[in-house]
Amino acid sequence: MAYQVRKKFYNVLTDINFSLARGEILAVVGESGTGKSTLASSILGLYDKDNTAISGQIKLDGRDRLRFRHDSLNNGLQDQLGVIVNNPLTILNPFRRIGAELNMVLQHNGINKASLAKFSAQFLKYVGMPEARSLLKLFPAELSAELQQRVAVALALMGNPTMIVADDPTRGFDKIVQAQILNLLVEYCTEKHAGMIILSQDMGVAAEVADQLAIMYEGQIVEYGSAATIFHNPLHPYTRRLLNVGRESCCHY
Ligand SMILES: Nc1ncnc2c1ncn2[C@@H]1O[C@H](COP(=O)(O)OP(=O)(O)OP(=O)(O)O)[C@@H](O)[C@H]1O
Repeated sequence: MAYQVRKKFYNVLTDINFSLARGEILAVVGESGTGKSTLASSILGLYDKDNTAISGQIKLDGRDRLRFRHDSLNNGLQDQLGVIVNNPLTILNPFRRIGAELNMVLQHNGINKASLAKFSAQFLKYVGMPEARSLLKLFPAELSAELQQRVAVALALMGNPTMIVADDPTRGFDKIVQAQILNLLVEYCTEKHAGMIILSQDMGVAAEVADQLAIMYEGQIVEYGSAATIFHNPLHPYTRRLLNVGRESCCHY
Protein backbone atom coordinates (compact mmCIF):
# COMPACT_ATOMS: atom_id res chain seq x y z
CA MET A 1 0.00 0.00 0.00
CA ALA A 2 1.36 3.44 -0.95
CA TYR A 3 0.24 6.99 -0.15
CA GLN A 4 0.45 9.77 -2.72
CA VAL A 5 2.13 12.90 -1.44
CA ARG A 6 2.77 15.78 -3.89
CA LYS A 7 2.04 13.58 -6.92
CA LYS A 8 4.51 10.88 -5.84
CA PHE A 9 3.60 7.52 -4.29
CA TYR A 10 5.47 6.35 -1.17
CA ASN A 11 5.27 2.71 -0.13
CA VAL A 12 4.12 2.27 3.46
CA LEU A 13 3.34 -1.45 3.52
CA THR A 14 5.19 -4.13 1.54
CA ASP A 15 4.83 -7.91 1.37
CA ILE A 16 2.18 -8.18 4.05
CA ASN A 17 0.97 -11.74 4.31
CA PHE A 18 -1.02 -13.42 7.06
CA SER A 19 -4.16 -15.42 7.60
CA LEU A 20 -6.52 -15.79 10.46
CA ALA A 21 -9.04 -18.54 11.26
CA ARG A 22 -12.40 -17.94 12.95
CA GLY A 23 -11.95 -17.71 16.70
CA GLU A 24 -8.28 -16.73 16.43
CA ILE A 25 -6.68 -13.52 17.63
CA LEU A 26 -3.76 -11.99 15.78
CA ALA A 27 -1.81 -9.18 17.43
CA VAL A 28 0.20 -6.90 15.15
CA VAL A 29 2.83 -5.10 17.20
CA GLY A 30 5.23 -2.35 16.19
CA GLU A 31 6.33 1.12 17.22
CA SER A 32 4.66 4.31 16.10
CA GLY A 33 4.90 4.84 12.35
CA THR A 34 5.56 1.21 11.41
CA GLY A 35 2.28 1.02 9.47
CA LYS A 36 -0.26 -0.59 11.85
CA SER A 37 -3.07 1.92 11.23
CA THR A 38 -2.37 1.80 7.50
CA LEU A 39 -2.77 -1.98 7.67
CA ALA A 40 -6.04 -1.61 9.61
CA SER A 41 -7.41 0.95 7.14
CA SER A 42 -6.48 -1.24 4.17
CA ILE A 43 -8.42 -4.17 5.68
CA LEU A 44 -11.38 -1.93 6.47
CA GLY A 45 -11.29 -0.09 3.14
CA LEU A 46 -11.14 3.21 5.03
CA TYR A 47 -8.62 5.18 3.04
CA ASP A 48 -8.62 7.98 0.50
CA LYS A 49 -8.97 5.96 -2.71
CA ASP A 50 -7.74 8.84 -4.91
CA ASN A 51 -4.43 9.17 -3.10
CA THR A 52 -3.70 5.59 -2.15
CA ALA A 53 -2.41 2.69 -4.23
CA ILE A 54 -3.09 -0.81 -3.01
CA SER A 55 -2.39 -4.18 -4.55
CA GLY A 56 -2.82 -7.80 -3.56
CA GLN A 57 -5.78 -9.55 -1.99
CA ILE A 58 -7.62 -9.03 1.29
CA LYS A 59 -9.96 -11.97 1.67
CA LEU A 60 -12.75 -12.27 4.18
CA ASP A 61 -14.52 -15.62 4.10
CA GLY A 62 -12.84 -16.29 0.77
CA ARG A 63 -14.10 -13.09 -0.91
CA ASP A 64 -11.62 -10.43 -1.93
CA ARG A 65 -12.51 -7.08 -0.34
CA LEU A 66 -10.47 -5.17 -2.91
CA ARG A 67 -12.33 -6.77 -5.84
CA PHE A 68 -15.76 -6.25 -4.34
CA ARG A 69 -15.10 -2.75 -3.06
CA HIS A 70 -17.73 -1.10 -5.27
CA ASP A 71 -20.08 -4.03 -5.30
CA SER A 72 -23.21 -4.68 -3.27
CA LEU A 73 -21.48 -7.85 -2.04
CA ASN A 74 -19.12 -5.65 -0.09
CA ASN A 75 -21.97 -4.37 2.07
CA GLY A 76 -22.33 -7.91 3.39
CA LEU A 77 -18.58 -8.09 3.99
CA GLN A 78 -18.58 -4.72 5.74
CA ASP A 79 -21.33 -5.89 8.09
CA GLN A 80 -19.15 -8.79 9.20
CA LEU A 81 -16.49 -6.39 10.48
CA GLY A 82 -16.42 -4.74 13.88
CA VAL A 83 -14.18 -1.69 14.08
CA ILE A 84 -12.59 -0.26 17.21
CA VAL A 85 -10.06 2.56 17.04
CA ASN A 86 -7.85 4.27 19.57
CA ASN A 87 -9.85 7.48 19.64
CA PRO A 88 -13.60 6.71 20.02
CA LEU A 89 -14.48 10.29 19.11
CA THR A 90 -13.57 9.50 15.52
CA ILE A 91 -16.46 6.99 15.55
CA LEU A 92 -19.01 8.69 17.82
CA ASN A 93 -20.98 11.58 16.36
CA PRO A 94 -20.45 14.52 18.78
CA PHE A 95 -23.99 15.83 18.13
CA ARG A 96 -25.81 12.53 18.69
CA ARG A 97 -26.85 11.20 22.08
CA ILE A 98 -25.40 7.80 23.02
CA GLY A 99 -28.87 6.21 22.91
CA ALA A 100 -29.53 7.49 19.38
CA GLU A 101 -26.11 6.27 18.24
CA LEU A 102 -26.79 2.78 19.57
CA ASN A 103 -30.34 2.77 18.15
CA MET A 104 -29.06 3.36 14.63
CA VAL A 105 -26.97 0.18 14.74
CA LEU A 106 -29.74 -1.82 16.44
CA GLN A 107 -32.30 -0.72 13.84
CA HIS A 108 -29.86 -1.62 11.07
CA ASN A 109 -29.80 -5.10 12.65
CA GLY A 110 -33.58 -5.39 12.60
CA ILE A 111 -34.43 -4.61 16.26
CA ASN A 112 -37.92 -3.08 16.48
CA LYS A 113 -38.49 0.39 17.93
CA ALA A 114 -40.18 -0.81 21.12
CA SER A 115 -37.14 -2.90 22.12
CA LEU A 116 -34.40 -0.38 21.33
CA ALA A 117 -33.95 1.07 24.83
CA LYS A 118 -33.88 -2.39 26.41
CA PHE A 119 -31.26 -3.70 23.96
CA SER A 120 -29.12 -0.54 24.22
CA ALA A 121 -29.04 -0.81 28.00
CA GLN A 122 -28.20 -4.52 27.77
CA PHE A 123 -25.29 -3.81 25.45
CA LEU A 124 -23.92 -1.05 27.64
CA LYS A 125 -24.07 -3.38 30.65
CA TYR A 126 -22.26 -6.03 28.58
CA VAL A 127 -19.36 -3.62 28.03
CA GLY A 128 -19.17 -2.74 31.72
CA MET A 129 -21.40 0.34 32.03
CA PRO A 130 -23.76 -0.34 34.94
CA GLU A 131 -25.75 2.93 34.90
CA ALA A 132 -26.62 2.28 31.30
CA ARG A 133 -30.11 3.80 31.08
CA SER A 134 -29.05 7.24 32.36
CA LEU A 135 -26.05 7.26 30.00
CA LEU A 136 -28.27 6.86 26.95
CA LYS A 137 -29.32 10.52 27.21
CA LEU A 138 -25.79 11.89 27.20
CA PHE A 139 -23.64 13.20 24.36
CA PRO A 140 -20.15 11.65 23.80
CA ALA A 141 -18.34 14.70 25.22
CA GLU A 142 -20.18 14.21 28.53
CA LEU A 143 -18.50 10.81 29.04
CA SER A 144 -14.95 10.08 30.19
CA ALA A 145 -12.53 8.69 27.59
CA GLU A 146 -12.93 5.24 29.13
CA LEU A 147 -16.74 5.31 28.85
CA GLN A 148 -16.54 6.69 25.31
CA GLN A 149 -14.35 3.73 24.40
CA ARG A 150 -16.78 1.30 26.06
CA VAL A 151 -19.64 2.76 23.98
CA ALA A 152 -17.48 2.39 20.85
CA VAL A 153 -16.83 -1.25 21.78
CA ALA A 154 -20.59 -1.79 22.26
CA LEU A 155 -21.24 -0.28 18.81
CA ALA A 156 -18.63 -2.56 17.26
CA LEU A 157 -20.02 -5.71 18.88
CA MET A 158 -23.73 -4.96 18.36
CA GLY A 159 -23.58 -5.97 14.73
CA ASN A 160 -22.40 -9.47 15.70
CA PRO A 161 -19.19 -9.18 13.65
CA THR A 162 -17.34 -12.32 12.66
CA MET A 163 -14.11 -10.32 12.52
CA ILE A 164 -12.96 -7.44 14.72
CA VAL A 165 -10.27 -4.98 13.69
CA ALA A 166 -9.09 -3.14 16.80
CA ASP A 167 -6.49 -0.41 16.25
CA ASP A 168 -4.76 0.21 19.58
CA PRO A 169 -8.09 0.07 21.48
CA THR A 170 -6.53 0.42 24.94
CA ARG A 171 -3.73 2.93 24.34
CA GLY A 172 -3.72 5.56 27.06
CA PHE A 173 -5.86 3.60 29.54
CA ASP A 174 -4.61 2.34 32.88
CA LYS A 175 -3.79 -1.35 33.28
CA ILE A 176 -7.13 -2.22 34.92
CA VAL A 177 -9.28 -0.63 32.21
CA GLN A 178 -6.95 -2.08 29.58
CA ALA A 179 -7.39 -5.59 31.00
CA GLN A 180 -11.18 -5.19 31.24
CA ILE A 181 -11.54 -4.08 27.61
CA LEU A 182 -9.17 -6.77 26.35
CA ASN A 183 -11.00 -9.47 28.36
CA LEU A 184 -14.29 -8.30 26.92
CA LEU A 185 -12.97 -8.61 23.37
CA VAL A 186 -11.44 -12.02 24.01
CA GLU A 187 -14.69 -13.27 25.59
CA TYR A 188 -16.68 -12.01 22.62
CA CYS A 189 -14.34 -13.81 20.19
CA THR A 190 -14.52 -17.05 22.17
CA GLU A 191 -18.30 -16.91 22.59
CA LYS A 192 -19.06 -16.01 18.95
CA HIS A 193 -16.12 -17.85 17.40
CA ALA A 194 -15.05 -14.53 15.86
CA GLY A 195 -11.57 -13.54 14.73
CA MET A 196 -9.76 -10.41 15.81
CA ILE A 197 -6.80 -8.44 14.50
CA ILE A 198 -5.55 -6.17 17.25
CA LEU A 199 -2.86 -3.63 16.43
CA SER A 200 -0.77 -2.20 19.22
CA GLN A 201 2.54 -0.63 20.17
CA ASP A 202 2.50 -2.70 23.35
CA MET A 203 3.82 -6.27 23.59
CA GLY A 204 1.89 -6.51 26.88
CA VAL A 205 -1.39 -6.26 24.92
CA ALA A 206 -0.27 -9.07 22.63
CA ALA A 207 0.74 -11.15 25.65
CA GLU A 208 -2.77 -10.77 27.08
CA VAL A 209 -4.74 -11.77 24.00
CA ALA A 210 -2.82 -13.14 21.04
CA ASP A 211 -2.84 -16.62 19.54
CA GLN A 212 -0.80 -15.38 16.57
CA LEU A 213 1.70 -12.55 16.56
CA ALA A 214 3.03 -10.40 13.72
CA ILE A 215 5.85 -7.97 14.39
CA MET A 216 5.87 -4.91 12.12
CA TYR A 217 8.92 -2.87 11.31
CA GLU A 218 9.09 -0.18 8.62
CA GLY A 219 5.96 -1.42 6.88
CA GLN A 220 6.91 -5.08 6.81
CA ILE A 221 6.12 -8.08 8.95
CA VAL A 222 9.54 -9.16 10.17
CA GLU A 223 8.38 -12.04 12.38
CA TYR A 224 5.09 -13.95 12.30
CA GLY A 225 3.84 -17.09 13.99
CA SER A 226 2.38 -18.51 17.17
CA ALA A 227 2.48 -15.92 19.96
CA ALA A 228 3.70 -18.50 22.49
CA THR A 229 6.62 -19.48 20.26
CA ILE A 230 7.67 -15.90 19.52
CA PHE A 231 7.47 -14.87 23.18
CA HIS A 232 9.66 -17.80 24.20
CA ASN A 233 12.01 -17.77 21.25
CA PRO A 234 12.03 -14.44 19.39
CA LEU A 235 14.20 -14.68 16.29
CA HIS A 236 14.28 -11.16 14.88
CA PRO A 237 16.41 -8.54 16.68
CA TYR A 238 13.52 -6.04 16.48
CA THR A 239 11.19 -8.51 18.23
CA ARG A 240 13.79 -8.95 20.97
CA ARG A 241 14.06 -5.19 21.32
CA LEU A 242 10.28 -4.80 21.69
CA LEU A 243 10.22 -7.62 24.24
CA ASN A 244 13.00 -6.05 26.26
CA VAL A 245 11.24 -2.68 26.31
CA GLY A 246 8.05 -4.42 27.45
CA ARG A 247 9.79 -6.42 30.16
CA GLU A 248 11.22 -3.26 31.66
CA SER A 249 7.70 -1.90 32.20
CA CYS A 250 5.65 -4.99 32.89
CA CYS A 251 5.93 -8.65 33.86
CA HIS A 252 3.23 -10.42 31.84
CA TYR A 253 5.54 -12.57 29.75
N1 LIG B 1 -2.71 9.59 4.68
C1 LIG B 1 -1.39 9.51 4.69
N2 LIG B 1 -0.65 10.10 3.74
C2 LIG B 1 0.70 9.99 3.74
N3 LIG B 1 1.42 9.31 4.64
C3 LIG B 1 0.74 8.69 5.62
C4 LIG B 1 -0.70 8.75 5.71
N4 LIG B 1 -1.09 8.03 6.81
C5 LIG B 1 0.03 7.55 7.36
N5 LIG B 1 1.12 7.94 6.66
C6 LIG B 1 2.52 7.58 6.95
O1 LIG B 1 2.60 6.17 6.89
C7 LIG B 1 3.50 5.68 7.89
C8 LIG B 1 2.77 4.66 8.77
O2 LIG B 1 1.76 5.36 9.53
P1 LIG B 1 0.71 4.57 10.43
O3 LIG B 1 -0.21 5.60 10.99
O4 LIG B 1 0.13 3.46 9.66
O5 LIG B 1 1.67 3.99 11.59
P2 LIG B 1 1.27 3.34 12.99
O6 LIG B 1 2.18 2.17 13.16
O7 LIG B 1 -0.18 3.05 13.02
O8 LIG B 1 1.61 4.47 14.03
P3 LIG B 1 0.89 4.78 15.45
O9 LIG B 1 1.20 3.62 16.34
O10 LIG B 1 1.54 6.07 15.89
O11 LIG B 1 -0.59 4.94 15.18
C9 LIG B 1 3.98 6.89 8.67
O12 LIG B 1 5.23 7.26 8.15
C10 LIG B 1 2.95 7.95 8.36
O13 LIG B 1 3.50 9.24 8.41
